[in-house]
Amino acid sequence: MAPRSSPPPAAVLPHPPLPGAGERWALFLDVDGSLLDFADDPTAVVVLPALRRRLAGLHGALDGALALVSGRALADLGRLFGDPPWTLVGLHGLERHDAAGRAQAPSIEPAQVRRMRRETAALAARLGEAVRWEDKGVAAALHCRRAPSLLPALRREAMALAARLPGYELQPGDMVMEFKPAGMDKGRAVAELLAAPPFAGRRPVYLGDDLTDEHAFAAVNAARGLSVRVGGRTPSHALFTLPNPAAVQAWLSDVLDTLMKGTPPHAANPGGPPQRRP
Ligand SMILES: O=P(O)(O)OC[C@H]1O[C@H](O[C@H]2O[C@H](CO)[C@@H](O)[C@H](O)[C@H]2O)[C@H](O)[C@@H](O)[C@@H]1O
Repeated sequence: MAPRSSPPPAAVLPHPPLPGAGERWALFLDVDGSLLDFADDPTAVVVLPALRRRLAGLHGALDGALALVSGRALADLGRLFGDPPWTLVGLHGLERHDAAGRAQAPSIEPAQVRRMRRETAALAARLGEAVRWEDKGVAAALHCRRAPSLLPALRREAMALAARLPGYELQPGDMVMEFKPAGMDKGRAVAELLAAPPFAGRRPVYLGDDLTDEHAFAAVNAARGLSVRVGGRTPSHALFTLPNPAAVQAWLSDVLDTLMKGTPPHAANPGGPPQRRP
């Protein structure tokens, strides 16, 4: 699904700032292409222990105001990140598991799901074995990273199929066309999270690399937050940029250091539970 408004023309974007003194951030992080480097297969991505430790540190330093906001299914996110205590948003906003353990799932007719699964799997088979069908339960993704030349055909066929599937909409992404239940996007998910603890009253900061993240950039800009595009995709609503996941990790490390400067040494425990700063 395309973002609701057109992004401004391409511009040279600055590096994002670090938190100012006394500034309270709510941090929202996209996963693939932002926190993690791409791999040919969705199951082949690697989450290094250093990244898990850094996220745990940020979760503590931000008093719990950390969320991963992904197109992956929630179960997949839990597997990759080891069932973390922070908020997880899956399927582009349709699935949610918050810090208090509350879960949210999409409601869609089982018959519509069965039809979507059957027809998307058949489309993948028709396009050849280089196209990978990713099973995401009520959603499905057709990937062509192993054969990028198939993208135009995949896009054309996926658009035609989506027009025939009730209850579903198409979410284009990086070498992928996804079918997801209609009516939700990452921008709405972020806006809803910002209305309640631990995110409410904080300045939203969102990092993402793909078309699906544009909804969240627009929502965060409307809330006077920081929108950070990872990579060079244009046009974009983002106001800042970082070149790649390695730069994201370095910047997150600086954010954590900056937040911890106000923390007494006994509370500087990156793997520990959330600690309130004085
Ligand atoms: O919102 P995200 O966290 O960025 O998730 C978007 C999709 O990411 C995954 O696909 C992408 O990463 C794969 C692994 O690197 C890569 O093979 C694929 O080409 C990319 O599109 C994931 O598999 C999807 O389910 C997510 O929706």
